[in-house]
Amino acid sequence: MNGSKTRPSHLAADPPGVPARRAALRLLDAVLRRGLAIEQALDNATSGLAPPDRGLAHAIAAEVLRRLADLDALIDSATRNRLADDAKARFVLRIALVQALQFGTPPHAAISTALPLVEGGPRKLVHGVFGTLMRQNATLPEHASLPDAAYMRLMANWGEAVADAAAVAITDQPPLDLTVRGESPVEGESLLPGHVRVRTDVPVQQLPGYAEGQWWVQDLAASLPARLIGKGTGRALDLCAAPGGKTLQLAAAGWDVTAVDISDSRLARLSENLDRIGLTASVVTADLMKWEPGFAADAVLLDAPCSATGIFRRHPDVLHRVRPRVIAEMAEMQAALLPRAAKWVRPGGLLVYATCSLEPEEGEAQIERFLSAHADFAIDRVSADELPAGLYAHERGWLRTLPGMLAEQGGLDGFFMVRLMRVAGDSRAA
Ligand SMILES: C[S@@+](CC[C@H](N)C(=O)[O-])C[C@H]1O[C@@H](n2cnc3c(N)ncnc32)[C@H](O)[C@@H]1O
Repeated sequence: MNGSKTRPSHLAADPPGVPARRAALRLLDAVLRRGLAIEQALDNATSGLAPPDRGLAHAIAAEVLRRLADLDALIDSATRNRLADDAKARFVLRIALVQALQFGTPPHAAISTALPLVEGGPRKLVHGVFGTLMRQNATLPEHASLPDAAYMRLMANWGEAVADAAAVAITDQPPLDLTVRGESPVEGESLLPGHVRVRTDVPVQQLPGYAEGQWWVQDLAASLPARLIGKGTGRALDLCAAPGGKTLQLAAAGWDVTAVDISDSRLARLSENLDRIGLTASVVTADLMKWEPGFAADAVLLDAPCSATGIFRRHPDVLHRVRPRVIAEMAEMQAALLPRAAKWVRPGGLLVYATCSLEPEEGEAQIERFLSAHADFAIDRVSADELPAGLYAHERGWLRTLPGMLAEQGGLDGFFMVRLMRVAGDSRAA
């Protein structure tokens, strides 16, 4: 890249190391003050940065979000007058402290690359608080503390043990799960056929078999909904399909897949993934609230848009920005999408509904309401032999994965999934 041509003016005056921290500050501002997801803010916040600096900015912001409550407790312990939650000085201290305490960055480098971000603000105060904490050999607790609202919601829905397990789970980077076609070229622990769990810092593109398309990255829990559909040669609809982990599974299982999503950019990634793995599917950009398939499918997978609170280990921003209003909006969207997906299933066909959410409003409650209005659908129970050892279906026949499950093997994302069968009636597909 020609740096001088593309370098945005706001980076021009920054000494080396500062632009990545400035980008981290913008990411944190986007999540904590504007309620955006890190992924949504990433391109804007890191524009003009080389990939390593972009990666560093992302890593700093994500680690601050994992450790926010604990970093703030340290900052508060060293300030006479409490800094406002949204004070620039607090943001800058979080950025400097997380590097010194979590990344092993030498303290002088952590503070000298962060101080320019204070700009017209209280540089002396930031420098003083940081210095005090370093002299005290401040450390973060072994396990992260979750934001209060997230902890309370987990407690109310699933109990204290699950809420505490979530705090443990967010402390460390989760392992890398691969869904593998054939023999795995990567060594690791396999918790199900076609699954390998790897603990590595090597970028995924450099792991053996990536270029050859022998596997793709997919959390173990995220791989279960398509497994519930299993192998088949008929027509499958993958609804809300992008970036396509489940499309790949369905295509690899033999289905003639139509993958539909509203997002062009996410579908571009889906098509790249199909190409890399050497699989095919019909790819459709459409709003499922308007689109009609024109055929009755043998199997439909609806991986509905959701609050994504179940993937907090890799996306810690969800714990800070998902509020009851977001959950209610998502639940409303799911309640509109589910009956549409259902009418595209042929009699005797399967419908799998899944969300990567820990909120019962987006899982159990959706299905109870759907079943009370759709007598032609019944739950087809998930059986133990479809699941990794140690996971069990709920007595109602669906699967709920939660923090703390399979903890000794490295855990898994929080998901809700259910397999329904259309037992009677006509498909009203156009
Ligand atoms: C949970 S993600 C899907 C993940 C995907 N199934 C996978 O395994 O890679 C939800 C998807 O729903 C899509 N979406 C949201 N609203 C939609 C709508 N009205 N019509 C079609 N797709 C929609 C989003 O673009 C997003 O890609």
